[in-house]
Amino acid sequence: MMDNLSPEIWRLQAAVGLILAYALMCWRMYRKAALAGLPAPRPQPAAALAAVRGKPVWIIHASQTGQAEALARQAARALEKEGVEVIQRRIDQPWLDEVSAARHVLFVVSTYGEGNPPDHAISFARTQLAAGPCAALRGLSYGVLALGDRSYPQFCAFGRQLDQWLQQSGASACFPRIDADRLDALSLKRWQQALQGLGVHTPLLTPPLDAGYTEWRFIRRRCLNSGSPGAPLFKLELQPQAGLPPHWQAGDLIDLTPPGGDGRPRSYSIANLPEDGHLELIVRSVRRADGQPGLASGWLNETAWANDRVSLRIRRNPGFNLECGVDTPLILIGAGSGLAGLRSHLQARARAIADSGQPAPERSAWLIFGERSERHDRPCHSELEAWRRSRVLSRLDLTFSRDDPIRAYVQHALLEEAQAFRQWIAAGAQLLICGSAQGMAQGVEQAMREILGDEGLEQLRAAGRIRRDVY
Ligand SMILES: Cc1cc2nc3c(=O)[nH]c(=O)nc-3n(C[C@H](O)[C@H](O)[C@H](O)COP(=O)(O)O)c2cc1C
Repeated sequence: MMDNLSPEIWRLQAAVGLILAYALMCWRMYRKAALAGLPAPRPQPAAALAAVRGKPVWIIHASQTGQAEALARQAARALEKEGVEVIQRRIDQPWLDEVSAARHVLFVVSTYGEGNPPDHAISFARTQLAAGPCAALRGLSYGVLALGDRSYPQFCAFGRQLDQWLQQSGASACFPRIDADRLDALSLKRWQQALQGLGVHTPLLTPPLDAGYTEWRFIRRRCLNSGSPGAPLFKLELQPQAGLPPHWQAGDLIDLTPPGGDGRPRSYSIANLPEDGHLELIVRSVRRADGQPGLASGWLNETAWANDRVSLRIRRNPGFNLECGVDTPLILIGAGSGLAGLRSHLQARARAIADSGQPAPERSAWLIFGERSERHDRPCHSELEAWRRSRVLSRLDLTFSRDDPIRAYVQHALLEEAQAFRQWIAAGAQLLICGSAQGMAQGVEQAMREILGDEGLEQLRAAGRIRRDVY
């Protein structure tokens, strides 16, 4: 019978059979997905699908305390869920040479210090942004989510600078830059809408913030510098209202909303480790221009009574955490309340040495710490001396800025000890810097540049060997 069919009818039958077989295969795939509880694949025009597959979306972040990084990661997961290929990079990792193949490039960047980029992005800003327009970016489609805080004069400065550079380089924005003020809800909604425009259909449910606020209570305070010519410095103790303290690691921060305030949280470096069973802060009293005590420091250092409640949350601070073991020497530099962030690292080092069962290495930790007067400003003096005796601290250099005849800051001690500093760096030391951004951190940066040279300093920074918590 088949032999009697004309060749045209035979071809037609074969084609219909093929179409039916393809339809059956598609139906089976659809059923399999439905039975597995997966959403059925949305029909996509073949050309669009090929474009999406062939051209990934790039997401590049610059983050000091992890919020921009968390938002970038969240956006990447959301796009990947929709089948979009995503490439994620930190802004200081190589990306400029490859990015021309991107469909869109999204930047999530924060601003730190006084309108500066996050620490790991400083070299990028110095080399790339400062060099002017970049030909590799011409014709690129990009979007910027800038994180910042309007209470700083240079609101979202790094995000703005980056946006301008991208425009000058001939890239075009696929949505207007979003400037988020302390992750305000409206900006996050606009970010969500921008991602929808790129194909994200499911809402970004969980805000990528660290643990939410919980109730704590004030336990006690102790003045660390009675008689000082400077403002009082207090060590404070807080405990969760219920249960044990949550986990945190050396270098982390808290956000604290003082009772009766404007609802704006203030950040402080945590001065100890959770194994203590409570949380400690080292806080300097600040006075506003009208002579009134600062809201948060006033409450902590003057007003709070034992058992008063306060709402706080613990915040990761990747720019000031460490991953290294006891074999890596630490150089810790700070002044005043900056002792808080350094102390948590010294506690961690002391514990790590005790756990190793070995004596402290020859170069364990070197603390260079500055205060005002030797007589009155010796915060945590006996603890530091005990660490020196047990060799957790291999070196302790204290400088005092109000004592005659030698009035010195930490940067002066650093320059004086330039030779030893070079040796420690050559031995692989990791640097930790905590305290005021303007006075202390700038001076230290300049001294390090003098000792190591521009290139040496940039190399250290690029290797992630300079961690800072400066304010
Ligand atoms: C010490 C310090 C300095 C800051 N300086 C600025 C600033 O100059 N301009 C600004 O808009 N935001 C500033 N911020 C706010 C941060 O940009 C904002 O908290 C952001 O959400 C942090 O994102 P990240 O965790 O990704 O670094 C500063 C925050 C801190 C803790």
